Amino acid sequence: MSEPDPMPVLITYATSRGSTEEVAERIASRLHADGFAVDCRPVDHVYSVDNYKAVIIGSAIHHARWLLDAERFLDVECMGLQTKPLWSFSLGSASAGTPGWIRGKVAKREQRRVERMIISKVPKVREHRLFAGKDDGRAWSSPVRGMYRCMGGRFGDFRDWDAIDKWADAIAKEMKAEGV
Ligand SMILES: Cc1cc2nc3c(=O)[nH]c(=O)nc-3n(C[C@H](O)[C@H](O)[C@H](O)COP(=O)(O)O)c2cc1C
Repeated sequence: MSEPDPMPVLITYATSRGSTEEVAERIASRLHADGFAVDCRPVDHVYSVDNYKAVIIGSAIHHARWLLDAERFLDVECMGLQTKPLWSFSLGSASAGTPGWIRGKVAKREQRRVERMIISKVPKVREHRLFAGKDDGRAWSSPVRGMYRCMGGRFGDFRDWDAIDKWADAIAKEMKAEGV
């Protein structure tokens, strides 16, 4: 008789333009290569966290907040999430694309705000990591783009895949050490 599948790790995400999904998939493939069963899907395709042994959730940041679907997921699943190892991440371009003279301040404020929101819903979350995202500027009108550039702002793909891989590897190491 074959062994039952081990409980997978859930990697779930909210995205509007796909870059957070690509990061979630990268984390999932990294964990899979490390021997974990994984399930990677958008937050609105997760029916319950009960069948997962650990959860990693990520969201794009829009207007200094997580996307609504991701916040709603934390609200709905907060009881289940309290009983599992939970890591969280955000993708935002402020930390890389915002004009240099305000970049650090804006990114720090945004990170604190998102962390406060997550902790208020799931106090036992282990970590929140802010990664630089991807913003090609297409969501903004041409005058807004021009003004942003004049102020020193940049558009582009700022994702640091090395940092993302390292974070996934650290989570895998932590889970192995704890026998998750
Ligand atoms: C309408 C809009 C608002 C945004 N607001 C922010 C923001 O407040 N802070 C930030 O760091 N990035 C912001 N961004 C950048 C995105 O969060 C970032 O590019 C992210 O990688 C997008 O993820 P997605 O491709 O999964 O939707 C915004 C992007 C858009 C299109």
